Amino acid sequence: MCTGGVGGPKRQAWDLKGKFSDMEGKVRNYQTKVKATNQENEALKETMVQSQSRVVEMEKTLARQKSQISLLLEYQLILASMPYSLLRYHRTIIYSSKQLSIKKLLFSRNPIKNLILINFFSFFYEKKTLARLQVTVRDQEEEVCSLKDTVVQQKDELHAGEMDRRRLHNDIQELKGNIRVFCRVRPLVEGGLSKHIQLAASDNKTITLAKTEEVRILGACKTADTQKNYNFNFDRVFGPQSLQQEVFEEISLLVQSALDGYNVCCFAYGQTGSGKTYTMEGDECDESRGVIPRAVKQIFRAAEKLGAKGWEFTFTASFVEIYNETLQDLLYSGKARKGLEIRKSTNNEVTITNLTYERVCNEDQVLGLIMLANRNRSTAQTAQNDRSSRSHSVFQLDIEGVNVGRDVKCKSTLCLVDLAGSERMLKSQSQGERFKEMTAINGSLSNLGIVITALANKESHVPYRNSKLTYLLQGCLGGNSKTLMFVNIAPEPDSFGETLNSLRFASKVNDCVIGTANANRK
Ligand SMILES: Nc1ncnc2c1ncn2[C@@H]1O[C@H](COP(=O)(O)OP(=O)(O)OP(=O)(O)O)[C@@H](O)[C@H]1O
Repeated sequence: MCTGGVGGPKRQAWDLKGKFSDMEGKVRNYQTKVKATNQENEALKETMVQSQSRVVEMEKTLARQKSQISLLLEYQLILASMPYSLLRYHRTIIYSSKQLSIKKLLFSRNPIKNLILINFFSFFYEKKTLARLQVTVRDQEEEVCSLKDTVVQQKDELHAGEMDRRRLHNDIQELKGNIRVFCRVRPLVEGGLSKHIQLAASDNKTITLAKTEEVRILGACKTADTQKNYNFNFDRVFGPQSLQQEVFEEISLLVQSALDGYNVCCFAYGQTGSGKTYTMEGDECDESRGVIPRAVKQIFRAAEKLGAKGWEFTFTASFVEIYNETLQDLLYSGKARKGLEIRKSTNNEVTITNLTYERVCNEDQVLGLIMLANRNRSTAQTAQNDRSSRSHSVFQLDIEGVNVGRDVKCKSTLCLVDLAGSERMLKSQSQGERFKEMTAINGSLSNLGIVITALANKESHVPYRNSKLTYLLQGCLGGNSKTLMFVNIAPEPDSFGETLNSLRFASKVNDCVIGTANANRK
């Protein structure tokens, strides 16, 4: 029998039923195949979806890894660029965190024991820090000690230098002489130069007074002019053009001696109107200030500088007027003070009872006192016409210095005196009060000359007590002091006689050599 199925015998043309059945078989076959293919297809689709999601995931992982790698690379770069110390610091942090974890672990196991352990660690650490600090402190203490030694050494050197300076300064002063005389010629009121006063152009130590006299020529009825010269030499002669500053420069070294423990006395001698007050006090205007304000300024400035070398000074000022052999306190503004007496203590210190002794700390205070003294002096002057010309004014600054560190003390007095006019009045012209004044002035001024001469001749008795002036100046004249005299001269021709007298007096003083001064130092 013939079948039309697959692989079966070929059907007969008429066998339609067989053929149909074969066809149905074939369709079923195909359907089964399609079904299997579809199933396979579905499985493949699922596999593809799974693969795709795996691809996505893998891509994500890759991206993550890529970013991690780039992060690592960056980190590596940073690490490489980090300085070594930072790296060490980093390691320390790691080490510390490790230590911390160990401590935490220990602590979690036995809190009390480990608390002790932690304390021990911090104690150990602090002990180490302390030891380090102690070493630093010791080093610094050693450094401070050596610096202190240097300071002490430098202070010693400074003190030795200061003592050397004082000694040399004194040597210079001694070479110049303990009594020096400066001559100062006042300018003419109308200006120009006086013919009878000649100053040597070559040096500034000589002054010549020239007198022209008419003499009758013997045997003839003629007269002729002859010139008589009087020559004088002094330590320094200041002409009419000399400035206050120039004059002070010459005596500033002497003023310095007062701070070094030497008594210093500076007085101006000359006839009325010759420039004594101008030289000693000067005018208000700065460049016209005289010796007293300049000396005061110098003293306070120098004292301040010596302060850096361990010296401390105390200053006491007084201002006295001697008129008709009576003392007046110029720092007292009330009615004339009574009971002013000169006293000499056992240690040869001269003081005045009832006198105002004013403690002063600076230049301005002293200048204030000088102004007060001038006011008080002019009040007295109005009462007695032109009294200031006929009285001596004595400004004294007592100086006491102490250098505690060196156990050295010094004591001295700076004495600045504007003397009364030295002119001699004709006895016939002076009567009553004037005669009394004249006698007092002449007496005290001539006694000043006598005292200086007695000191120069080293006489056993020096008549200090013969006048109030010399009694008061006793401490500042003589062996233990340095003295400077200004002889002021008026240039007018009619003052010739007085000028000659003044120069003769000054010349006598200039010839005196007073013994070596010793500093009042303990
Ligand atoms: N070197 C000088 N340069 C300029 N003027 C001067 C100089 N010396 C003195 N005089 C002036 O001369 C005048 C008299 O001087 P001063 O009063 O100082 O004299 P004196 O000697 O002190 O007089 P007295 O004895 O009356 O006090 C004053 O007007 C003063 O200013």
